[in-house]
Amino acid sequence: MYYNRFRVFVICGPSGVGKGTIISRLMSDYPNKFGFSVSHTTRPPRVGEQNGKDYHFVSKDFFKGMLENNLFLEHANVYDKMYGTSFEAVKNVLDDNKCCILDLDIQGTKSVRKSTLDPVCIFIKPPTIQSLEDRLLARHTETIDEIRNRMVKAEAIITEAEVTKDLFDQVIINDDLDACYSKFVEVIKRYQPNFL
Ligand SMILES: Nc1ncnc2c1ncn2[C@@H]1O[C@H](COP(=O)(O)OP(=O)(O)OP(=O)(O)O)[C@@H](O)[C@H]1O
Repeated sequence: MYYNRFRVFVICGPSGVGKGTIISRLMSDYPNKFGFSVSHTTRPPRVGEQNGKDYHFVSKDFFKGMLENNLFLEHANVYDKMYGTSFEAVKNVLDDNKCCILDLDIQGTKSVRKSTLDPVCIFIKPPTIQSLEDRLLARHTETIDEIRNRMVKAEAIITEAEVTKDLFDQVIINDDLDACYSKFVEVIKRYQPNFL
């Protein structure tokens, strides 16, 4: 749909695995190279999150209106809250001559894989399920019940990623953050040569 020489990179993985941390670091190391497609969500902002920068925080009715008008490239209902990537959000990044980073769940990754965007899909895996729980507990952004719910989903996501291997161009284990980040940058260099 949008043809230019900049690629779309999808980062997928269970909640708490470090996707946001990796993206923030990438944006900070290469400020003018990447654009983070700003998703719409009906979940409330976390402390420090900015509307229009981290997410477009919208009401359920507004989100439904966008759905009815087919404005989403992909959308999902996660923990009872709606999330979606609009076509416009991706187009804005590519039109700005930047690679586009999308932080998506498995369903979203499948939708984008089926699209004409020809994405590079990267799965971030925790070294162990326990480490994932420890990270979420240390982040202090969810209740214990929410964390339990995320742990159940995490196991399902990791299994699904293993059985749908072709969905991902690369799987990276986030054990040591620096090592994981370096591998992530290497993958970008491989798929977008002479870029970084
Ligand atoms: N390799 C690592 N070792 C230890 N802690 C880590 C590592 N990578 C990230 N973290 C920490 O784990 C927590 C979760 O990371 P982050 O918020 O980036 O996860 P996420 O995948 O974006 O989660 P969500 O999908 O829920 O937004 C953060 O507090 C982060 O600092």
